[in-house]
Amino acid sequence: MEILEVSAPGKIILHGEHSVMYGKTALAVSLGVRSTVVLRQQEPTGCPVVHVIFPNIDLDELLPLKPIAEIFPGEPVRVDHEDYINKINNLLCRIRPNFEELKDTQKNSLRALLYALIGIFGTTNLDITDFTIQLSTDLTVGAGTGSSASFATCLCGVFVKLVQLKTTGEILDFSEDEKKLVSGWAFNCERIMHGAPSGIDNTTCTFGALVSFKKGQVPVLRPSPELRVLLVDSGVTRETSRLTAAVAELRQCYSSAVGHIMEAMDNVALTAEQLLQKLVQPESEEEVHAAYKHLHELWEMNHCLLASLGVSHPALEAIRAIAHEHGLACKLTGAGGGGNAIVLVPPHTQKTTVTSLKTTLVSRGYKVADTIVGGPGVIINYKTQL
Ligand SMILES: Nc1ncnc2c1ncn2[C@@H]1O[C@H](COP(=O)(O)OP(=O)(O)OP(=O)(O)O)[C@@H](O)[C@H]1O
Ligand SMILES: C[C@@](O)(CCO)CC(=O)[O-]
Repeated sequence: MEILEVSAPGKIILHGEHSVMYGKTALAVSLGVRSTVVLRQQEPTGCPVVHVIFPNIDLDELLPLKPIAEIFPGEPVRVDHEDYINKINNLLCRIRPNFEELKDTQKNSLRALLYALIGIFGTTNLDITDFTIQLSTDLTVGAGTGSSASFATCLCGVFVKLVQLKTTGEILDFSEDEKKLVSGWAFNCERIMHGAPSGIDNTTCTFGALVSFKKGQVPVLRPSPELRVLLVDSGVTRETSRLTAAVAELRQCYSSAVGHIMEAMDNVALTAEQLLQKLVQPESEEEVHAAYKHLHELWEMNHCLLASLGVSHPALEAIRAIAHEHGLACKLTGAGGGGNAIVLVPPHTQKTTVTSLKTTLVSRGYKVADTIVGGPGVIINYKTQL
């Protein structure tokens, strides 16, 4: 019996959330906080099942594999997303009693699982046997740190490796081509969770480090400087799809004003990209100080531009006020409306300042993670044969 374990990071968007949906540049980095999927092949039975364990969303399900395998294409095919989703929905309604009564979160995660399984494994002509799939994450679900993309990247990654194992008998590290495949399928899964994502989240969770991203273009993968960021969870849950819809509506009403705001965001992202590249191999201490001073200003500017689109939240503003009392820059990250804020901690910041900031935030009920961003994307943690 084989066990495969694959992990993928969450992400934070440094600049360009929302404007990226309209063709502007966005910058994202991978987080040190990751999701992990464990796939255990079980002894084959006459009536094979997949045991789905997604504890973060309270889901523990046994699904029969035969009806799922019946809609496997059996060969590589071009996917018609809507048609595919309809097939998966019909299938889930047939094989999972009261499927429609599950929470949206749970329904979407099951849809994404089948999408990845059918699209990646089901396009080979390999036999499917009993297995358990368990996904856990240290990310807060629905908080702007890419839990959905990290989840989807793990699922797609583990199915790509299952195919490799079954066809070659061995498991190698993810190649660049495999990562492209994983990111492409994870994007499709993201479409289930978000509707019309830009693609920045799945790209960052798959490739890691610093990603400069423009919709419809090949992402530019850059080394990331060692940025220290406090990730502050406002505790306010929200759904990315609702926030992107609200911004789209605002843009329809005020196309010129919103267009200018998006243009300004593009400029902020491009300027920050140059500064971050300088920080990868700085020439002097002065250069580091100057770059952080500018980054501080750009974070503030970017937050206020996002707030003007209506995607801030009183809790995010309260977190920002506390960060400002400590002289540090703070912006929302991801779709906003709650979720996480990010505080930039330059290397010259006094230890006592950071300690005081963290203590104050925690005393007001916010969760704080002190992180260094820019780690690896999707990786195999291990593979064993029992
Ligand atoms: N560990 C997990 N197990 C199962 N499903 C998950 C898990 N993490 C995320 N999901 C799925 O992703 C959805 C969360 O997506 P949402 O976009 O609202 O949050 P996010 O990805 O954290 O935010 P953002 O896209 O702004 O970074 C959940 O509703 C669920 O369907
Ligand atoms: C709000 C948004 O720009 C970022 C979500 O992490 C949506 C997207 O890019 O898909």
